[in-house]
Amino acid sequence: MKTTSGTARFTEAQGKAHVLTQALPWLSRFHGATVVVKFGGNAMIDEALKRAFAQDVVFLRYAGLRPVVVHGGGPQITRALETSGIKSEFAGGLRVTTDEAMQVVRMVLTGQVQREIVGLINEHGPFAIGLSGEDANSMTARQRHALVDGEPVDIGRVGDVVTVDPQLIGALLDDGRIPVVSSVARAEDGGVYNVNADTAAAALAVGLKAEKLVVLTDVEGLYADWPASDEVVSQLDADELEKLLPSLTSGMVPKMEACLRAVRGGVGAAHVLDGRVQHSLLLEVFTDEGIGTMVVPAV
Ligand SMILES: Nc1ncnc2c1ncn2[C@@H]1O[C@H](COP(=O)(O)OP(=O)(O)O)[C@@H](O)[C@H]1O
Ligand SMILES: CC(=O)N[C@@H](CCC(=O)OP(=O)(O)O)C(=O)O
Repeated sequence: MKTTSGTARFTEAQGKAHVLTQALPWLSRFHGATVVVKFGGNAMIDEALKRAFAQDVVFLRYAGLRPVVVHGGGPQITRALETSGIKSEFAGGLRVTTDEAMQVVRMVLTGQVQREIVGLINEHGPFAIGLSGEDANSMTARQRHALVDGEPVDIGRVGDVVTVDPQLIGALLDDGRIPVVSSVARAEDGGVYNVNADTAAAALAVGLKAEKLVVLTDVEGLYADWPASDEVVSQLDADELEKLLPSLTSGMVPKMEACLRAVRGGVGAAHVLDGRVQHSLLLEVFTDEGIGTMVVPAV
């Protein structure tokens, strides 16, 4: 026989009820809304976090939202390139991608990272379907240069998304599925391009008319004075972000450019959250406490 205090159980149950009722306005507000969630390679640091991420995405789906996952895999690509003895470097936050490196990028993103996320989500039911921009030409890209000290630099097979065809992903969402998209895009010349996953997520969020873009990474948000201080910018609008962009460095450049592109393209808000915190996605969508950095359209 097990016994507990009735009062203690009641208090604990009331706490849970409070959390659920706090979610009610957000459940109502986001019912039927498309939310693009970018899961960064640096946020995929351990099994528990990956499983918690999969749970959160499935939770969103059961709560009536239409989640689309766009995943990264930068550290995983770097490791695979090292194993293959292929030199790997970044310029302006983007990977310099030779034709040889492109084959590795595509294999790691679509063949490894995407498969793993699909598997974790599908432990909860037949939801996830993996694809890349190549599938049904969902994303086409054109070569882009990196900006280094204000000068454009040729970084090989790196693309920027020029068109998004929302038909395939829209049909999957209508069918109750969770698309898991790798950031490889169809090139207009028939080949493929390596697209930064933040860029791909923003382009898809705009193309799918998403309500929100949520970017999960390995920092708490945008630090105001990185690396000198860990004070996080909690909210800024598109005009403020545009002014700040030239001062940003490394991985934050494509990430904040993506947030700007999303809100300028009609997405209601873009968030950068700490993916190392379990369930940060649920906290952002369903609680009153804003976490991380939120970018909103200019007033
Ligand atoms: N102002 C800043 N605020 C926060 N992080 C910054 C800033 N500037 C540069 N960074 C770097 O950007 C990294 C996140 O980008 P990235 O490594 O590309 O992550 P992901 O794999 O999630 O896309 C952080 O770990 C940090 O090292
Ligand atoms: C052009 C470019 O830089 N592409 C990225 C694509 C993966 C990515 O963006 O992964 P994260 O989100 O984990 O950084 C790369 O090759 O690393």
